[in-house]
Amino acid sequence: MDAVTPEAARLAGVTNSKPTREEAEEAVRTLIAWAGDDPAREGLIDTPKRVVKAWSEWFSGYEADPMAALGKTFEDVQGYDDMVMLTNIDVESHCEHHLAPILGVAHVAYLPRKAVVGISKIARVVEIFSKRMQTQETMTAQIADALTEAMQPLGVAVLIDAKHQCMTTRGVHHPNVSTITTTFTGEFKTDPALKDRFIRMVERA
Ligand SMILES: Nc1nc2c(ncn2[C@@H]2O[C@H](COP(=O)(O)OP(=O)(O)OP(=O)(O)O)[C@@H](O)[C@H]2O)c(=O)[nH]1
Ligand SMILES: [Zn+2]
Repeated sequence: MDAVTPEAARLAGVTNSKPTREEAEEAVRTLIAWAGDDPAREGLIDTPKRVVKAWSEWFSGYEADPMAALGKTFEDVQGYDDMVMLTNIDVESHCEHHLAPILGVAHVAYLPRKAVVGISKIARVVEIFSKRMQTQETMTAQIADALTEAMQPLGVAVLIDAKHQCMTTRGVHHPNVSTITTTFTGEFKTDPALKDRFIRMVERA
C-alpha cells in the first residue's frame, strides 16, 4: 500500500500523505507491548513486518477503483434481457468499529437495460469494497451503486450474509449470529415477483 489513490483519499476524507511503512510497523510494536508482550522477543521480532504486509492485503480495496473494474461493458448479448445473478461471492472484510473480520457471502443480481459486464468483474467489485474498513450496510449499498453507475441497469439486488467476529468472538459473544443486509433498486424494488425470484435463488444457493 504505497500510494493513496484519489478514490481512497476521497473515501477516507484525507488529502495528506499516509504514514510510512516503518511508522506502521512501530504502531504494531506499540500494540504488542500494550497487549502485554515483548515486541523484541524472538518470536515477535518480525511480526510488525508481517502485520503490515497482511494489512496491505486486507485493505487492498483502497488502492483499487471499482469503476475501472467495471469499465468494460458488452451490449452484444443476442437480446438477453433477464436477470443475471452471481451467488456465494466470498466476502472477507473488516468492521470499521473494531477492525475485526466480517466473513460471509454476497449474492448479486441485476436486470440489464442494454449493457452487461464480465461476470468476474462483479466478484471484483465485491472484493474491492470488502477489502476496506466497512459496515455491512455501506458495503451492500456501495456494490449496488457501482453496478448502477457502470451499467444503468433496470435494477440491482445485493444481499450480504455475514458473521462479524466483533460479535462472535468478543463483546456480546453470540457465535451463531449472522447479519443479513439487502439493497434493492429499480425493478427489484417495484416488482415483488422479481424480488421473490432473487430471494428464492438465494435460498437455493
Ligand atoms: N450496523 C452495523 N453495526 C456494526 C457493524 N459491524 C460492527 N457493528 C456494531 O458496531 C457497534 C459499535 O458499538 P460500540 O458500543 O461503539 O462499541 P463496543 O463497546 O465495542 O460494543 P460491543 O460490540 O457491543 O461490545 C456494535 O454494536 C457492533 O456490533 C456493521 O457492519 N453494521
Ligand atoms: Zn465490529
